[in-house]
Amino acid sequence: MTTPLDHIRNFSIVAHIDHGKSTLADRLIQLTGALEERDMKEQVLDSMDIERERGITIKAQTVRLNYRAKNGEDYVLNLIDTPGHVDFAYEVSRSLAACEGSLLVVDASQGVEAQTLANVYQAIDNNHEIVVVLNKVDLPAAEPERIREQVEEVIGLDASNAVLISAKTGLGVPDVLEAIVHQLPPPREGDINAPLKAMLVDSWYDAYLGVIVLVRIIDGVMKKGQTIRMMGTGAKYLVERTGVFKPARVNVDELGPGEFGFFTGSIKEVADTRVGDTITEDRRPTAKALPGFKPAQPVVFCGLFPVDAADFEDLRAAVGKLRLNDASFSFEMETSAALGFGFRCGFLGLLHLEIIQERLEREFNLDLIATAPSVVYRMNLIDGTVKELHNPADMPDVVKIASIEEPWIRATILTPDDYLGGILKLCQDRRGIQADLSYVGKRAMLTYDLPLNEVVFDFYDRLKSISKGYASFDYHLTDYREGDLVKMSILVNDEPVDALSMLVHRSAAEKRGRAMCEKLKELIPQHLFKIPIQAAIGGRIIARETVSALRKDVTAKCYGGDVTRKRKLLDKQKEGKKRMRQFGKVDIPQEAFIQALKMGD
Ligand SMILES: Nc1nc2c(ncn2[C@@H]2O[C@H](COP(=O)(O)OP(=O)(O)OP(=O)(O)O)[C@@H](O)[C@H]2O)c(=O)[nH]1
Repeated sequence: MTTPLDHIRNFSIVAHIDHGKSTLADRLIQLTGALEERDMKEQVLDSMDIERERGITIKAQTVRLNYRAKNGEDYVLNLIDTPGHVDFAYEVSRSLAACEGSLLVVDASQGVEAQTLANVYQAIDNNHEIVVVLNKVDLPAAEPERIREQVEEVIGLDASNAVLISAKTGLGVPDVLEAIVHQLPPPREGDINAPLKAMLVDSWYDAYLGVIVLVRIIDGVMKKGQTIRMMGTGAKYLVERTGVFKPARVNVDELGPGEFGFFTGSIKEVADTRVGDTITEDRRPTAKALPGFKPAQPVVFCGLFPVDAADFEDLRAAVGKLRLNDASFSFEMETSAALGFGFRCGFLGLLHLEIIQERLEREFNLDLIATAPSVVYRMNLIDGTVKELHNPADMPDVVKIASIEEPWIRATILTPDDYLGGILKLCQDRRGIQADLSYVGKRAMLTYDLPLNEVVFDFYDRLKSISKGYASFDYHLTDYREGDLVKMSILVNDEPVDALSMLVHRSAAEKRGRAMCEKLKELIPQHLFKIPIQAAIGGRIIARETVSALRKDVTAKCYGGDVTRKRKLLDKQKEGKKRMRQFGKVDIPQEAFIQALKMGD
């Protein structure tokens, strides 16, 4: 039996990172009895290990909660969890498009932050009703009244009904459930007798069930045995199972209008299911498809190569498997003179890159080398053609290039006043153009236009360290602008290491070249010979360092008969070697590739 529309509430929780979204979600799950106390692990929604360890939410999840309200009526509340990090803004937007309301969680000791703004504006764009939740009122530093005013002033939301809670202690959380029922609207449309019309919200690969597709039903019913059609791709599948997450997977007979749930069928790959597509019944299709979403565009690319060339096939299988689960991750084969066979991979941002690399290494047991991350440049060639450059190694001959354009972003940074000077300098050093500076209470709100190229490496780390972690940051891509960019090559022992070459602004080339050479000098171990490290633009050397020669060998101290000790040392050395890559005669450790790019200012 399906639930009547007016007893359904579909909502997401939007918040700045660490303001307590996952903790609140856990509480809501616990209060509605969806989980036994003993099953309640902290942050049940963050299911991947890496999410749990890093304390961030990557993939959007949903949970169905059954709630008996104070008025005695039974409601179905579908909580759609959204990721908080900027790299995953796309996942946020598609989750929001599938529901009618949001809880805006704001830390009552911190107030509005950059991602609070970015996320709540997205919710407003999606016509959401919004319940303001002021969290962490248990903290001595909490100032709910002040933050309530701030929410009204800065965001322009009515916060007079704001719910004051501590997600940690549970204080006030029951009021959140009542607010969901009374302040958020039920699904706006939905006709159970109309032809099936459902939105494909998400899909992922499950080792037992194959591809699981998360849907929001608009009209009609979805049930086992139906042949459904994806209106965008035209693909047809037989529905084998329908169900919901509570948060454990539970099968149900059918899904009706306004409901969230999943289905499985004989779908081979996540790529066959396009997020935002409209699903209908093949026999009795709906007349009009839903508007759909723009697919996520990778903005950062880098090469991933196995440390051991023999692992290439394993890497191929692993990236293929990951892609099954994450359609925003793209890859194509690449060969590098220095690194051999690997893949050029596209990511939504740096965090996404790190997470994928970590998953490949951890879940698939691979040793990888990641090359310098690069944004997508546009090359306007003299013959009038335009070429997109994902890899600095593929840069056309400079004489053929009329101009180069690079992507720019609009960044919003909120920071306590004390750190404003340092942050202005950072933005200025990164070729930023200030668009606005205003105040949110005692904090400065900076709006800057910046080249993405200057942000991908370590901007976020730098911002955090300058502001002791207090500044918050959010950005979106705006446009492409022409820039005076040059290709900088790095030579180790007189051989160019293509994996370390990058495009830089001419004005920053020398400084960056010097910093990279210095960093590499620290990272490349001594060898039996001297190793020059150079940075060059075209044929011109702009920086140089030298790793001096090593004299002793590791076993020199083990004279005499202690064979086991000798072997141990040699094994250890071999182990170390495994994580290195040979360039000509030089071993470069894996971490050098990323470390060399993270330099201080
Ligand atoms: N004192 C106090 N701490 C809280 C409260 N709610 C959450 N926290 C803590 O704040 C930190 C962040 O909470 P999370 O729930 O992980 O934050 P989040 O917004 O879900 O973060 P992401 O999922 O990474 O976006 C955790 O250490 C929580 O224990 C609260 O009401 N009071």
